[in-house]
Amino acid sequence: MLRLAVPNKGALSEAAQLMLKEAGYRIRSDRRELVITDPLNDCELFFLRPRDIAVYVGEGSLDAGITGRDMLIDSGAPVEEILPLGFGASTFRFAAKPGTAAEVGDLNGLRIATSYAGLLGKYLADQGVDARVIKLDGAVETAIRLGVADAVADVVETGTTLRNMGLEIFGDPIMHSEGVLIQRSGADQGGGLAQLLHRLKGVMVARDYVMMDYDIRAERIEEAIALTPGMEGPTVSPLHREGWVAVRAMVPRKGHQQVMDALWDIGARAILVTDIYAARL
Ligand SMILES: Nc1ncnc2c1ncn2[C@@H]1O[C@H](COP(=O)(O)OP(=O)(O)OP(=O)(O)O)[C@@H](O)[C@H]1O
Ligand SMILES: O=P(O)(O)OC[C@H]1O[C@H](OP(=O)(O)OP(=O)(O)O)[C@H](O)[C@@H]1O
Ligand SMILES: [Mg+2]
Repeated sequence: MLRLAVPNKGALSEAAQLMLKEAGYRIRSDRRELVITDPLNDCELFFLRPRDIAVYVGEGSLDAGITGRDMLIDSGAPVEEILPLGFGASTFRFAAKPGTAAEVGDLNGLRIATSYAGLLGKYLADQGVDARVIKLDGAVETAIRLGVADAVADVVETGTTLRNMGLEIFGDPIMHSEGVLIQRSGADQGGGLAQLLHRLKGVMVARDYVMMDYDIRAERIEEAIALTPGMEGPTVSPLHREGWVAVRAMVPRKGHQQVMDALWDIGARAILVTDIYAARL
């Protein structure tokens, strides 16, 4: 049986559950359920704090989990990222009152508040910066206003929280994060985990691609294929119309309108785009 950890709250929780649902797994119907079984998929889902997930997986108590890349690094647990999931994107950055610092080197001797002390500590050591790390649980931006810290290192998504506190980002991004699937470092991928991986990749394909169908004169097929090469080559079938063929190909969702324009310009007609409900490649 596959034992999987899922964030029970926070920025990654909804998106992680939606993705599992689209991959055909059972999800909980009540926020107070902490463990559910999914007999159809021979799987047990554990709803845990995202910060704790790398710890459980690193201890080997659970086979896999969904968490943030930043939390994985912060935990220092013996876990590895096996699949980036394309949601929950954020950057981890320094910020302070304007004029405090322009780059990471200016942090020598200053106090930096963060809830990611492990991640920050590693980064400062790598950069050879000697600063004092003040570990807080959350809302770290307030620490500057209250005189507890000179700078913060925190998750930034839109930057609204920082702006509201009159703080400015400085220095290079410490890291780019997103939701990731993790396993214990070097562990064997059993059948259940291999199936989960395969299905999650399918969900991402279904989200990132559309199916495009169109008709075109047979003599323009090479130009058309150059525009819609598909995954392993498009399907080309005869049309019940002399000199025409029907083409079906997967096309990246991003930019598909431009592809439709270009197809139209080379004479394609009846160009139809449909969502992909599920995929397994
Ligand atoms: N706008 C956002 N705010 C916070 N975290 C975000 C955001 N967008 C994505 N994330 C990601 O979500 C994860 C943080 O999740 P969460 O907010 O549940 O943690 P937390 O803030 O430590 O928990 P809590 O709010 O319960 O203290 C990180 O991996 C982070 O990169
Ligand atoms: O760039 P933004 O879009 O403003 O998002 C980033 C903010 O969101 C997170 O806080 P969260 O709501 O998780 O509260 P917390 O600090 O108590 O964890 C994070 O710690 C930042 O404060
Ligand atoms: Mg939070």
